[in-house]
Amino acid sequence: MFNSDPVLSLYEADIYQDTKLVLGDVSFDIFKGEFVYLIGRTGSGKSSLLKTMYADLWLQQGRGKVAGFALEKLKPGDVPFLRRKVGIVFQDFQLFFDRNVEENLKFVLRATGWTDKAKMSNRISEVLMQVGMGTHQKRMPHQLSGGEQQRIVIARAMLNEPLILIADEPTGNLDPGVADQIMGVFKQINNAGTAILMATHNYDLIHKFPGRTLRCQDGQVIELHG
Ligand SMILES: Nc1ncnc2c1ncn2[C@@H]1O[C@H](COP(=O)(O)OP(=O)(O)OP(=O)(O)O)[C@@H](O)[C@H]1O
Repeated sequence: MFNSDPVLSLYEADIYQDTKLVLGDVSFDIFKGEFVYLIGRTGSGKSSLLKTMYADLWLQQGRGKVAGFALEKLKPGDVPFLRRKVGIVFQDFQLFFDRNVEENLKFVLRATGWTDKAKMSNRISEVLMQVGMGTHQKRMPHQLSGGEQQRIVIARAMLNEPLILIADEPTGNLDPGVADQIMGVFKQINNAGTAILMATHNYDLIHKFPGRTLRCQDGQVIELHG
């Protein structure tokens, strides 16, 4: 079915950290299948903006919609359901180090309501294949390189078939060559239809993999052209 509604939109939104206004009057849309970079200096508000999108910060002023959820009307009980439709990837890999890859992924499936063992097993195989880690199910996180761990984190974010992946500096802890490979994984996921919003300081990546770019600057979000 063709659906032209944005998967993520903000309209005249103010982004606060506590009582401090970080970004004011923010409006933009992201549509299905778009790849969007979010850039800006340290402290310019990138993480705060992303946190608002996955309801780690409440939207106090203006309107927002993410994967069909109206941010300004969101109740605490809605947050887990919003997060099922939004995959989140951070700079720090945040796997459980006391369990293997399969158990890490199964934990998320159980926590998001999956019960059928065969379906869980199939889905885990699918997402691991998607990130090129199909043979790594039984590995413990400490047996994986940083890049491999980040691939598992991306697989984990894909488990519930999110409409959009939100990534905050996902290559920040990786060597340049490995960062390129991780970008390749994001691009492949994006080509399959998942929108991506990625905060990054890595301008080399943007040059290598050009995309729509938003910049946090002087308390505003501006669209860069050309
Ligand atoms: N938990 C918090 N409480 C209060 N203020 C915060 C909090 N987190 C961030 N801030 C402030 O909000 C502003 C924006 O920070 P934010 O982390 O969103 O920037 P950023 O662009 O993501 O920076 P970086 O590139 O360093 O990650 C900064 O002035 C920061 O000091």
